[in-house]
Amino acid sequence: MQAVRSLHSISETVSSQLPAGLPFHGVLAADLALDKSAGFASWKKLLPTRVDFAASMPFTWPEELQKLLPKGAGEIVQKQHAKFKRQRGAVAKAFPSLTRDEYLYFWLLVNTRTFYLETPELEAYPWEDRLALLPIADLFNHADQGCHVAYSAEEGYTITASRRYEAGEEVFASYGDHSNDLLLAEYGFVMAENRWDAVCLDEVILPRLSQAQKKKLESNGHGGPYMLASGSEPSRPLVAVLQMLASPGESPPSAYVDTNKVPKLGARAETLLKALLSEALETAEGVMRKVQDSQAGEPMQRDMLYHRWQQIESILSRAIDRSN
Ligand SMILES: C[S@@+](CC[C@H](N)C(=O)[O-])C[C@H]1O[C@@H](n2cnc3c(N)ncnc32)[C@H](O)[C@@H]1O
Repeated sequence: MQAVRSLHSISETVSSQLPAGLPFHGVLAADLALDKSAGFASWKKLLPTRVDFAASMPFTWPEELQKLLPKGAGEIVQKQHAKFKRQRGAVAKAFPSLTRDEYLYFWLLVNTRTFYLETPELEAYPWEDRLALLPIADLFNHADQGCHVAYSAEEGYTITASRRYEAGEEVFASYGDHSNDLLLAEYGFVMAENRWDAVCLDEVILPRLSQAQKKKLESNGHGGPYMLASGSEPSRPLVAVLQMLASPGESPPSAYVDTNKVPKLGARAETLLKALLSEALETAEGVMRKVQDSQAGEPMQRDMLYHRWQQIESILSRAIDRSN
């Protein structure tokens, strides 16, 4: 299978009118938006509609709902807005007749459907410019353990199954080891079961840290974000920050010393973790009430947002139960 749209194959008539240095995401979206060829028209029939994106992609939700996203998802969406604004500005100057909504549709297509392309020529470019669109291959939905997608110059893309599939069973690809916050912000869905799901505890941890403590944690590679993985023990950065907060006089926390295994939390840090989890749970429940009371956007958007908070509530509650 060969990539059909990449930096190698982009239309000269489009790219030559755009400023050098415009990220490829923006160029590819313009190329697609301006493509009126019959070949592309038949591919377009398989693509999601603008209405699909409006329902699912937080980027298109009203600001009031975006502000109620969990931190991990909200930060991604904010970055998307900044990126889109810059790229759309450059494209609008070159192609003033292309409306914002039209361009946005293709920009979101690129966001949700591209693969990485690793040709030797593209190695000189940053990762975000090594994108390719592959019709048909882009029909794979994601699973936390799905087929592995790889590229080589000799064979093009290969998609390798990690297990046996029965006839009629859906074959999934893995888009990466992504949490549901990332899947929601970048792809517009969350999974019911996701081994990579995690909750960010920054909002309850960062306000407790002094500047000096933040610096010290950063210099030891434990600067956060402080993620609590669904169903597993606290990660090394989380252990380090909890030990520092629980025993500020103790230096250095044991999480810094033995780098071979994640150290035990210790009694004081355990107690602190429990208090922080309860605080995070209270915050989550407060946001859920706000989502329920909100009239902003479409019911489907609010349902999706509420559902994501329910998952966070459940991860936090399970962690509290484990710590009891
Ligand atoms: C590369 S496309 C996959 C094909 C897509 N389902 C289609 O029919 O065009 C990525 C999009 O598919 C959807 N998707 C992928 N995996 C999913 C999953 N496990 N559950 C729900 N939607 C999924 C999301 O809308 C995502 O933005």
